[in-house]
Amino acid sequence: MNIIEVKSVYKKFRGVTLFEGASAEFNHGEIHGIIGPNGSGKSVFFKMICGFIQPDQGTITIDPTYRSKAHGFPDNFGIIIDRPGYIAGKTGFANLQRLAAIQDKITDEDIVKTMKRVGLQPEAKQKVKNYSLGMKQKLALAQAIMEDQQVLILDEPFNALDKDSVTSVRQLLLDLKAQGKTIIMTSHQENDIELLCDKVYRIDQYKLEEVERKMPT
Ligand SMILES: Nc1ncnc2c1ncn2[C@@H]1O[C@H](COP(=O)(O)OP(=O)(O)OP(=O)(O)O)[C@@H](O)[C@H]1O
Repeated sequence: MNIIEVKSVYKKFRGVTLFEGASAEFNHGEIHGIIGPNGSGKSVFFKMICGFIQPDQGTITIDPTYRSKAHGFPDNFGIIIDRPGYIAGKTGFANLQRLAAIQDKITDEDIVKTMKRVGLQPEAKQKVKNYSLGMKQKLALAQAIMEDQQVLILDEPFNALDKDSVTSVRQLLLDLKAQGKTIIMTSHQENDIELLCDKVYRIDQYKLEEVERKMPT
């Protein structure tokens, strides 16, 4: 089966319609893009996939391998939606340590490796309140991947990154895909979507329309 199947989903907030019969399928080991204008419902769609909010109608089915037996929510998902909350007075490393303690699956060494992988300095004494926007974005990416999460839900992962960081995070996402991870992401930059995604859906008329891809020449 597909890793995530969305069937005929409806969602509105206080009379504002976001989805009306939206369907989509997400495949194992591929990078998927969701595009659409501001306010079209991309973050809401991601929150529905993660089980944070419920559709009014329709179903979102997650491959049972990726559902927690204990609580039924998706398990093993790495998520960036909105700006994650951090403890401002602690370093990036200390923040990740606290988050890692929840599941107690990884070591300090794993955190160090992940921070370096996203371009942060694990030994830096700088507190998160003094981080730049781009550094906060890299920290968000680090928490999403540090436990070797198999499904990555990334809302605007390139936000606030400089040119070199965009290049290295693009490569990171391709490396994660090569390791078999499934990624669903948004970006307002067409290049990110064009270069990275195997499958793209556009939110159009409250539905998810698969975008026809140009074949490489
Ligand atoms: N919990 C909520 N209650 C009421 N309205 C909401 C809620 N969450 C989102 N909305 C509304 O749903 C609409 C879609 O929001 P969403 O954040 O999903 O858009 P988006 O496509 O991610 O936009 P952007 O490209 O600007 O990030 C917005 O009008 C937003 O105000």
